[in-house]
Amino acid sequence: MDSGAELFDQATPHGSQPPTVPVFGVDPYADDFLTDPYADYEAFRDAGPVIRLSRYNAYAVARHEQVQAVLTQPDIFCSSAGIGLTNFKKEKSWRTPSIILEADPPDHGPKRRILTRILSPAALKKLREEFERQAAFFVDRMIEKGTCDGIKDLAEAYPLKVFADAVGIPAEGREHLLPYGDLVFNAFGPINERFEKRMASAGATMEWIKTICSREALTPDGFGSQLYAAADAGDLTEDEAALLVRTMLSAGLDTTIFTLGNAVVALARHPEQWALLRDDPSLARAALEEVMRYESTFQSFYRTTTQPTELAGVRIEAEQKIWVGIASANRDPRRWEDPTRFDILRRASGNLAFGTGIHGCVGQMIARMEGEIVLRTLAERVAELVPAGPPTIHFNNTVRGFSAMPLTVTAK
Ligand SMILES: O=C(O)c1ccc(-n2ccnc2)cc1
Repeated sequence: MDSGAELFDQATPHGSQPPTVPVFGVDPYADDFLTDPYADYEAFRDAGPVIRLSRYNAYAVARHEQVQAVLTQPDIFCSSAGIGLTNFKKEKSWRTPSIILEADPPDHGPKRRILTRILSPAALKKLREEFERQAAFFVDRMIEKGTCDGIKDLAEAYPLKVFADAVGIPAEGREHLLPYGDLVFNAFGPINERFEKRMASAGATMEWIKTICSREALTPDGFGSQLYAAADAGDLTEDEAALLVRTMLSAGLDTTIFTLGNAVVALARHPEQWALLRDDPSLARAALEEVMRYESTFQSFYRTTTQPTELAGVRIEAEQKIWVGIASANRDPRRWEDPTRFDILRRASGNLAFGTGIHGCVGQMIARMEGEIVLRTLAERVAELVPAGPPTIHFNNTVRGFSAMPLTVTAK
């Protein structure tokens, strides 16, 4: 297939044979690209280990091997210049930069350790029973309705209840959380019209977020209060505690919501896979892992080179933005057998849906717990999960998922 790639000669001072970097003029943020990005990702991978996206003046890695290489060399491919296209060293960020996601060593480590402690296996064990009770509530309600929406009635509703409760957010005002998450994830791409449109109507949302991250707004026993306890212990300043509450609200909702939605859509569209899970609910964890490989919610983001470097024989100058294709890597045939097949029996662990290296998702255990509980509860209580219409894609620069999935659900 004509990949549309011309070749981008790199001037090499010593006259050695310059490896040519294939150039793509495609817009990976256009609606038609996002509707089905996988053929384009394949063209990116097949063109070479490093390519160039000329529309955004960025290099790009789309193969599993190079994505892994970039994410595991934070000293060369850094995060403190922002993980979107905005280079924080040259332009102001739309919000105060994250002190964990948009930070590099040595600042990054101590903050990460505080979140790791708060999100520990012991802490999650205490939440499991409530998370299971809520999953049963939402699934039973879907069964009562018979015809329902897998996104509104489950994928969105569940994390907005259990995770917002776990952080200690009051019940009122939670309608701001999805619009805020949409801004956050759009900003991990270009500051384009999609971002600007959402930003134009986000005044009240920005105000609510600022208020809700303050000490007095949070319930006494949630993750948020534990962050302020870390401030009282001198491990964080008051402002850093507020920023880490913001981190939890930025990171912990859209991601799990879209992943649950992708799971419901994939299972409804692959009835033989649904039947395997329904007949053996203990497959829930493996099924979730395969959903994250097959339809990675977090599709792509950026790193910025801190120095001239070479990647797979391609020289890259300093201060260059590198597009990191997580979802593409998770369908790379160089790493996965028959990658376009949704197969919940495959070994999907080792996929890059949660990233890898020092910035690997610090919330991946609670995300997996939410996903496994919801899929197991569906498998235990639902006999048939049948599409009652097409899903509606939600367009965002970074996360890919659905805003609606009409379903007919019958009880086991
Ligand atoms: O610190 C923040 O604001 C922040 C941190 C992490 C994420 N994230 C993205 C995907 N998984 C997590 C988003 C926002």
